[in-house]
Amino acid sequence: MHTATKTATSSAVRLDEVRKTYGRGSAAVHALDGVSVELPVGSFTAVMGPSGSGKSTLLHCASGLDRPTSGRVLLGDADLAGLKESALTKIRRERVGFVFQAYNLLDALTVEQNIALPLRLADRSYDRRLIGDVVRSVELDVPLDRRPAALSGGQQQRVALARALVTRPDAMFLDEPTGALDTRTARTVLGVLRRAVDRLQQTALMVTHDPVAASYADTVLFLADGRIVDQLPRQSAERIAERMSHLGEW
Ligand SMILES: Nc1ncnc2c1ncn2[C@@H]1O[C@H](COP(=O)(O)OP(=O)(O)OP(=O)(O)O)[C@@H](O)[C@H]1O
Repeated sequence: MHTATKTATSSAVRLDEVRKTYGRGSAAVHALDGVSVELPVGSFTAVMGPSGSGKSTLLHCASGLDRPTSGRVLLGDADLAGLKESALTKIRRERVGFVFQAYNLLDALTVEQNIALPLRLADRSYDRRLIGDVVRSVELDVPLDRRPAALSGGQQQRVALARALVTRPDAMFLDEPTGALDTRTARTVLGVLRRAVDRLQQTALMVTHDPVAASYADTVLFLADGRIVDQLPRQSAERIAERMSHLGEW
């Protein structure tokens, strides 16, 4: 079982010189071109960059959804490079939480069953108190026996957040989590995410195009052509947008 207490000094995720190349020879695309980054436990990091800069590839390599061509990825104490597919699947299931733009909830299951799904897949026992805790942490106030389709977009994304947090993962990976929401709902969900990350001391890595979303993060990484070209500590949406608009000039 992985409910390890998290120490303030260790890193939850670490990438050393990660490269990911698609194709070969003159057709080769260097989606990641030597990325090194460390996410401290309890930190919230946003990744921004132009289309094709490698944001999704970074998220996929850091979370074990994909393997780098070279370099090292450490998730907690696990070195993902050396793992067989079955071990990697187990780690993704038990030690990583995912949230995508499309909420990816199962409508055949109730809200409670959706949230508990990662625990059931990991054969972990749980009680309603655990589910109640995570539901409160995402400030979700709906009957838990509802089907997801009966909920608003913002509520569905809170269910997805709860599902990602329920195992208390080493790291949570979010790909455009507010991309399908209107501006007001997006801000509410980002506030919920920020508070949940703080309360639970979770580590989160979020890919986004939206400077407002990135303004909720402790650190904003800027990618261009597969490299981290800059990073900023927590920043207003205006300053982040400004940096984005000058990305090619660095
Ligand atoms: N499976 C693949 N096969 C070949 N090339 C790929 C593959 N996946 C990504 N790429 C290429 O790698 C580069 C980085 O892609 P990636 O999807 O990581 O960028 P991104 O910053 O997430 O883009 P977007 O903001 O448009 O989602 C792009 O040039 C893309 O075309």
